[in-house]
Amino acid sequence: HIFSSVQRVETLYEEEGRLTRALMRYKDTSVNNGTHVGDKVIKFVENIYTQRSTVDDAGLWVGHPINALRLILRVAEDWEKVFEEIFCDDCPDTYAAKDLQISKKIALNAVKIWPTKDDILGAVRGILRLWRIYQLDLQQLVNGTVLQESSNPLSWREMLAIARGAIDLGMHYDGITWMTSLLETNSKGQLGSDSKFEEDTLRKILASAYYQVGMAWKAVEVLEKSDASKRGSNYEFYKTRLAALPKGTSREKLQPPEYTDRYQAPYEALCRGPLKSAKMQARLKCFLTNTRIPFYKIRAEIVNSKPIIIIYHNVISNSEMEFLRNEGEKSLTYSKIFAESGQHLMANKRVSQTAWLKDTDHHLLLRLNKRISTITGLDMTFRDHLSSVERYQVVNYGVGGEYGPHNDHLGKPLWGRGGLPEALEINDSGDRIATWMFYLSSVKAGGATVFPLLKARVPVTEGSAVFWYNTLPNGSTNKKMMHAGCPVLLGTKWVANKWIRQHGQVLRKLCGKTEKANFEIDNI
Ligand SMILES: O=C(O)CCC(=O)C(=O)O
Ligand SMILES: [Fe+2]
Repeated sequence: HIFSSVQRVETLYEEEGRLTRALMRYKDTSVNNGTHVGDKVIKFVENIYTQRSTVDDAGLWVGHPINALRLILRVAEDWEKVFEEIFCDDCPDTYAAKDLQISKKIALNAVKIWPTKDDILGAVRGILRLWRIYQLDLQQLVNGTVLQESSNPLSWREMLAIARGAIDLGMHYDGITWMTSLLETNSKGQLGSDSKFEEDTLRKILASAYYQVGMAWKAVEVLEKSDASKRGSNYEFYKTRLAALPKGTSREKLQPPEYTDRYQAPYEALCRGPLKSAKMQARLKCFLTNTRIPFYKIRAEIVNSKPIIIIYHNVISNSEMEFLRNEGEKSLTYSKIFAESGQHLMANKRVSQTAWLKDTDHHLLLRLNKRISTITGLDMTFRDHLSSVERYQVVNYGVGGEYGPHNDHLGKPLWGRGGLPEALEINDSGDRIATWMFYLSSVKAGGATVFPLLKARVPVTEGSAVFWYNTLPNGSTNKKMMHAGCPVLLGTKWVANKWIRQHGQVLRKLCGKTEKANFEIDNI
């Protein structure tokens, strides 16, 4: 799915450019030849052409979540209609039509899977997530503004896609709020004149959503704003249900959904900003750390002292990052997570695409391993069996993409097989003793890596890496290391994970002296 990687959305944007140029040629030659072209097609292509010509950086443009949704909607719905009209059975098989047909094939090849309704819903879910977690102002969003970054205001259709999408996704609170806002904006006449007549339809959708959350009185109230003849067949039904409610039933206001996961609220708060007290913050420090190479020092920043979480700055060059992004892009697929059942699953909790790069396939990766080893003191040898490390996992986040709270450890016994299907080389490598994660891009807003149980927060900084231990020195898992990747608000977030396994660290990291011992960073 395209929505799960902003990089894929950017590809879609570029391919839409190809289609736009082909459709322009089609329009021009058809007009010249006197072949019929529908007014809608002419209006559509001219409109897209003007809209696209105001964009000078495609990456920045798709990094704005409203633009991403706009593009996905346009391709999944509008372009489909254009194709249906031009490639109909008895349409003339002109050269220009064939040219467009070929452009479509090339575009499809580049984006792999054409966006569908699921992509629209995925982008809608992303925008609603951003709206909730970053407490964005609804009116600003409707105006196309996210923080300081503006885009064109939402069209009537785009707002409807969000409101209706929310209801389809079972997010009634969101759906009702957006639909109400849509009706208000509409009645103020802000969304263009051709939309007015649909109001009765909107009210029916809104009423149904209210009814579904048990607010029959609101359903009735909403429909009563329509003319009696346009209230639809459900109106009477809602009225009978309302009459059947026991007297004195309290008519509460619509409530936002409650969190089912107890870590969700602290996670979201930490995504919005730092939570450590000034006193705790003052104990953290920034310094130059030694490495295993004399005189090679790295700028390090402690974000949590016990257990240790540390940021290393400028540990990967631009060309190395570019290599990881490009090489990763070639094989990005929808991210999975390990489920309790021991299977890999796709999940709303992790909206991104990932690619695995094998260290021994590229010298550059081995060079990075050396660097990480030099800094952490851990063994980073990649082997075909009993490897000390996993392959590099390159990740690109989607529209409003996040990775909800989780732990990286696998709960595997030391040097033994767990129940999970894994790559051959790490089958017997034990648990993920530590995580090293490179930030391969900057984002304009959002996307921090946060540790809700420690109130630690790592902002996305291109060229930096974050490092922590997932286990205690005695080998047991450290649940406090629960962490998450916050939703990306503006921009494209790329990271590369390097999971370091227990095997291979025997001589480097001895067991703790006490049960309670924490790992410490060497050389501090
Ligand atoms: O992207 C992030 O900030 C965190 C990613 C992460 O925790 C993971 O991929 O395991
Ligand atoms: Fe993680």
